[in-house]
Amino acid sequence: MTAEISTRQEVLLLSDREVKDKTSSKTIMGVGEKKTYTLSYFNVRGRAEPIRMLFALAEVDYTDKRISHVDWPALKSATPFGQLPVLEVSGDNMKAPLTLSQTNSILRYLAREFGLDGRTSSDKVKVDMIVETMRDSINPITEIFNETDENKRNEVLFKYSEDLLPRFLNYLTENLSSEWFLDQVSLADAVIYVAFDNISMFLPDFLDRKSYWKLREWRSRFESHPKICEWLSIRPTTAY
Ligand SMILES: N[C@@H](CCC(=O)N[C@@H](CS)C(=O)NCC(=O)O)C(=O)O
Repeated sequence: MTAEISTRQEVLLLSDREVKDKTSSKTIMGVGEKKTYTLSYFNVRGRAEPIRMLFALAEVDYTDKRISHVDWPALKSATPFGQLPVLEVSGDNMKAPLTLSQTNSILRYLAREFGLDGRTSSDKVKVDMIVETMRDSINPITEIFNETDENKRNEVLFKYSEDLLPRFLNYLTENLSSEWFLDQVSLADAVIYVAFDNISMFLPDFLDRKSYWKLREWRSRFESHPKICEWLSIRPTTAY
């Protein structure tokens, strides 16, 4: 399928579509093309959950493939970096199917495809900041999760709750727009929601602090978003 587009800016925004002639006729391939998405991850929320939330927000169908730990060793070498999540994308008009690895790359790709990455350049970089801060905040959580020595575990948890976490939550409190993180729902909201889920797992009362009332309101609003509300009601119940 082809389509005529009018400005250079639009060409740049139309991600992943084959541009035939960027300078003159600006005919692009693949507009309106139906893509097929398969997301592979373990049967937990983990790193895949913000990706699943993007599909929910965009109301785009995908296969939510859940790999068992028993099957994983046989599948590992077929993935780009021996890790999950992996997103496979194919479509009639794509030159070749894509096999994508790295959570944040997948998140950014889908957010761009679905128009959930912010409207302006300033909004896009704010979304990026949230995505990167989330990565930093997941690392200590993973460490806490895997640490068997209780003293070491408490040490990491204490440092996390006294330093990185308050900074992150204060930044959010100061930067939330009236309804969402930006003036429209975006990848940032999905990522923040999953971060709060993780925080609540280890520090169940942390967000109850008086100064975080704005964040609690935001969380309830996000949970009430019709597409998120539906996803939360149908998603498989898993340990984390
Ligand atoms: N930087 C990667 C890390 C991915 C990662 O650590 N995946 C874990 C699951 S959360 C995994 O695949 N573990 C199994 C293995 O390494 O064999 C990303 O963000 O996607």
